[in-house]
Amino acid sequence: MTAPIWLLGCGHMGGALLARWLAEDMGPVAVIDPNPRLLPDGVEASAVPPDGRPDVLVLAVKPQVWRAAAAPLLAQIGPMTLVVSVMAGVTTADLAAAFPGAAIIRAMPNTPSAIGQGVTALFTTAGDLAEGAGEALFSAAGATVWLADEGDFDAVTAVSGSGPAYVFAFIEALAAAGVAAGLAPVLADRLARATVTGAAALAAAEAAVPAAELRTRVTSPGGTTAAGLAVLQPGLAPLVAATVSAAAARSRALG
Ligand SMILES: NC(=O)c1ccc[n+]([C@@H]2O[C@H](COP(=O)([O-])OP(=O)(O)OC[C@H]3O[C@@H](n4cnc5c(N)ncnc54)[C@H](O)[C@@H]3O)[C@@H](O)[C@H]2O)c1
Ligand code: PRO
Repeated sequence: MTAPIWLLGCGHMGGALLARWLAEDMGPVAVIDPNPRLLPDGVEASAVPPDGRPDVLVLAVKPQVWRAAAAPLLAQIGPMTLVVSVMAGVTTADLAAAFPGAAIIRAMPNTPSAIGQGVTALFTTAGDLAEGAGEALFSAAGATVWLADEGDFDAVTAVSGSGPAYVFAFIEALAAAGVAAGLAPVLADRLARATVTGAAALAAAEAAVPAAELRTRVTSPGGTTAAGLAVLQPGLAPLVAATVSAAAARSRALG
């Protein structure tokens, strides 16, 4: 008997989601990937699709290769299959054209999903049953947000899909600055990681408090933080705006 969920592409994103589905006993999952990058322990992958038909097909290959990757299993996908894409830029119209009659969900998760701390934006016009299935799949990996407008995906991808990379880049920069200020690299890395994770946890715990207020609570008038922010803040907002704009433009181009 075929597994109810097929995962096409088990790399950084597909592997993160698979880890959560296994942890939440949502399997069995058939993994289709000739060269899986992130296969959880005890799971096997196949280069070719299994026999039969899945209830759910999750597309987690790169947007540039999805049509070729999906070609071998197109005949096995029909109106009873829910097709879920996590691919940047690929629209539900593209997916509906490739999988005629199937229910389609478009989703944009992020890699903290691997530890159940992701956030996934979702969109479907396929109705309540599809929404329920999408909610179950992605709430296993963290928070979910349903979009009313598919057009929001480019900006969502640029903010929360790519966003973890911006935060990791900030950790790298903070640690490098610590080394430049005289700290040993191991100490600077430890301080930078713990500061970002601690600040993020505080922002989550104090969800009702604006981020600007949390910032003010660190900033003594005439103190060290004020001196640092006077350098950081004027450039930060335009830099982040340009960053998100470039990522959103790339999402549109991938589509
Ligand atoms: N990495 C992220 O943070 C992230 C976040 C949200 C969405 N996404 C989306 O997830 C998708 C995958 O991204 P990723 O970062 O996991 O990439 P990845 O390179 O880590 O994984 C892609 C996987 O696809 C496999 N693959 C390639 N050709 C295949 C084929 N013909 N058949 C089956 N599998 C094949 C590769 O072997 C690899 O394991 C992309 O569409 C991306 O837009 C990624
Ligand atoms: N990673 C994918 C990319 O960089 C999509 C969001 C995060 O294209």
